[in-house]
Amino acid sequence: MDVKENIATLQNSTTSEEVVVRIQDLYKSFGDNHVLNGFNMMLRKGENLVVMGKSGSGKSVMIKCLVGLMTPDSGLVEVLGEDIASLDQVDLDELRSDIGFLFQGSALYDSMTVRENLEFPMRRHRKKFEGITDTLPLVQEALENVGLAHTMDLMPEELSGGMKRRIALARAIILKPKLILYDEPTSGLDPITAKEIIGLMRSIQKKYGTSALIITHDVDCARVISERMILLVDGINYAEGTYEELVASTDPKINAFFKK
Ligand SMILES: Nc1ncnc2c1ncn2[C@@H]1O[C@H](COP(=O)(O)OP(=O)(O)OP(=O)(O)O)[C@@H](O)[C@H]1O
Repeated sequence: MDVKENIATLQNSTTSEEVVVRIQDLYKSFGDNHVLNGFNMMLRKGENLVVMGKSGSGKSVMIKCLVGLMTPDSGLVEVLGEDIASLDQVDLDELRSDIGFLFQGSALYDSMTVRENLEFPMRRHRKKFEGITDTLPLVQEALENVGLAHTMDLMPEELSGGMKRRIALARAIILKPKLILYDEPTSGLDPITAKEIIGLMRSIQKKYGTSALIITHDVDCARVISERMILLVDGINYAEGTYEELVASTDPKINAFFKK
């Protein structure tokens, strides 16, 4: 089945309540640089979907369009049932309170303790926490999920790279998001620590039933974490399938992703 048929089948067999993200015919250019040329994607409830693409292929542009940080030239972007193009800033902020982010390189605030780092998104999205005066139990729960409850009063500089990534993961889940966006969750980590992070991503998904969109270059991460992968090539979803399906392909553009 080719990509277009695959997506059509998926869209026809998926009810709107099951759809967490729907991207249809997304186009984005910067001058002559045509980055997205009709990209399509669908993420369903409880699913882990990986998008792989070489550097500069448009993965970040796609994510920015998805969270309303960038306006596409054309195309539909629907997140948690909302058409992003129709939302004002207040609605966008509210929608973002249901989305957790794990940025490349953790992105903790160096001048804040671990606890303050975790409280930051709670302060930003006060409305979601209306009535909650004591943040401690939530911070503790999030840290326990990543096995780092004892680090609450430490500063980021006192943590290893792997610990920072785990704290960033705790921060991503503190809002109890419906969707988590992972940008290169294992980059810069040694294989053992990367495996730990992948294990935590899986256990969080199991515990909270969150859906995840994962952008990665790490084929091992993609293979372990995702049920389905999309290869972003030439601005489109060039290929889509399970790891096993894609790795068995004879198409050179697909093969390029899996060469060691
Ligand atoms: N604001 C912008 N203005 C102009 N060009 C941009 C802008 N943002 C992205 N681009 C261009 O869009 C293309 C895709 O960039 P993007 O950051 O999405 O790549 P990527 O797939 O995320 O790469 P990487 O894996 O290296 O992070 C690049 O050619 C980049 O220069």
